[in-house]
This record gives sequence, structure tokens and C-alpha cells, in this order.
Amino acid sequence: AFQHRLWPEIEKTVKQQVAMARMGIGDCGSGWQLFAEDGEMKMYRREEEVDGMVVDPLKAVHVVKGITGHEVCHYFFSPQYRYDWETTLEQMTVLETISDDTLMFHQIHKRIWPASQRDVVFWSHMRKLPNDQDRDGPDIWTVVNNSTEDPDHPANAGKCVRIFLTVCLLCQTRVIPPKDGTPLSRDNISCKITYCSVVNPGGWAPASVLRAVYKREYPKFLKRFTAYVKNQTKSKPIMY
Ligand SMILES: O=S(=O)(CCO)c1ccc(-c2ccc(C3CCCC3)c([C@@H]3C[C@@H]3c3ccccn3)c2)cc1
Repeated sequence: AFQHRLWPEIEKTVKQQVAMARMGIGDCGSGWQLFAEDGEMKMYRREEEVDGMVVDPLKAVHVVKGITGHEVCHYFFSPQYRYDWETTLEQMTVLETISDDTLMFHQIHKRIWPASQRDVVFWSHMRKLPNDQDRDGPDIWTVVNNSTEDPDHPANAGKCVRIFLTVCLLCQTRVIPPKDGTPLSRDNISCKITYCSVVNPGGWAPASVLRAVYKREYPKFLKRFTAYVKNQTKSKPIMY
């Protein structure tokens, strides 16, 4: 197939991000601190600063009943649903369709007072991965979003401060077949979701403000997004 200029970077980043997402939280010595918990959802962060800016890596793990990893990645990747679940989104543009599983986006996010408004340009790639731990287990699905440059959208040219991010959504479907051999239903499936993100806010913003934004927005985002996928899929055939 035709090699897009970004392909080597996409390959490398996906492998790297998937490997990191699969690593557990490790013991508390690993610097991950639990900062939000809601039922099956657990959110961890590491406090890190680059050039005095908060870039706290985030790792969330969640188990959601009744949906598959393919369905979670489909609704996360596909642009047509994004305004339904991404509450901080003010504008989203698909800049390039690199392939049917790889897009380039420009997004302007709502201003979060007192920080100035932010925008981001990133490529987004969705992929099914072989389940190398359990050969005949269900596949693993992932979406990786990674900031990139676009000559038509230079950073900090307009009113927005350009942010930089790397995001990995890794989903593992679990199937527990019913004892009595009846056909599988959504009651027999669940999805283990690992969401990793590192957001560099671009321009300086007070650490206390950013950490408050992260603490509020990330749990809200993951709960809202997973509830959205459950609602969208509940009366549709299971997409494995
Ligand atoms: O997973 S994605 O690729 C989904 C596609 O949309 C993605 C996730 C998060 C962001 C994002 C962009 C800007 C900001 C801030 C930084 C300073 C002021 C605005 C934030 C802060 C962390 C808070 C936040 C967290 C989660 C959701 C929305 N807001 C997050 C962008 C994309």
C-alpha cells in the first residue's frame, strides 16, 4: 500500500504506546497516584513538569459491561460521534483522511478559565492487535492520537495556544459464554479499557489550575464517553 509520510512515526508510536498501556500501574513506588475512583473506574496520575509546565501523565483503567473493545474504539475514533461525548470540544476539523483507519484532526477546545483557549493538531489511528497472551481470546483494539504539525495550521498563529498530546485507548474484550449454550448476548461481554494520556498545555498555565482541570475533566470524560458507547450500542448487534 502507498506509504504515507507519517506511516513510520505512526507504526513506532502505536507500538510504544500499546506497550506502555499494557504495563500495569505497578506498586506505588512507580510514582502513580490514584486520584479518582468511581466503581470500576480508577484514575492515576504522575506529577511531572516540563519547563515549569504541568504535563502530568494520566492512566485510567475501567471495566464496562455490555460493550466490546471494537465498539469502544469505533466511537472514540470516528469523527461523526465526537461532539456527542467530547464536552470540551468547540470545533473539530478532519484535515486529512490518511487511510480508513487513520485521520488527521484539528480541534479547538473550549476555553477553561483562567487558561487561554487551546487547540491541537493530531493524527489518530485505530488498529486491531493480536491477543498474544491468549491466542484464542478476543482481539485487542486500540486508538492512538498523537500531535503532529500541519503547514496549513501553524502553532500559535491565531488566538489559541497549541497543546501537544499523546493518547492511547487500549481495549480488551472479555466474553463469558452462558452455561446453557444459549447465544451470546451483551450480558456475557465486557470491555477492559486502559486510557493513557499526556497533555502538554503548550503555553504556561498555573499548575494548580491545570491540576484542578485534569482532576475535574478526566473522570467526567471517561464516564460520559463509556456511557455514550453503552447507550449507542445497547440495541445494536454486537460488533466484535
Ligand atoms: O483523548 S482525546 O484525543 C479525544 C479527542 O478529543 C483528547 C483528550 C483531551 C484533550 C484536552 C485538550 C485540552 C485540555 C486543556 C489543557 C489546558 C486547557 C484545556 C485538556 C484538559 C485535560 C482537560 C480535559 C481532559 C479530558 C477531556 C477534556 N479536557 C484535554 C484533547 C484531546
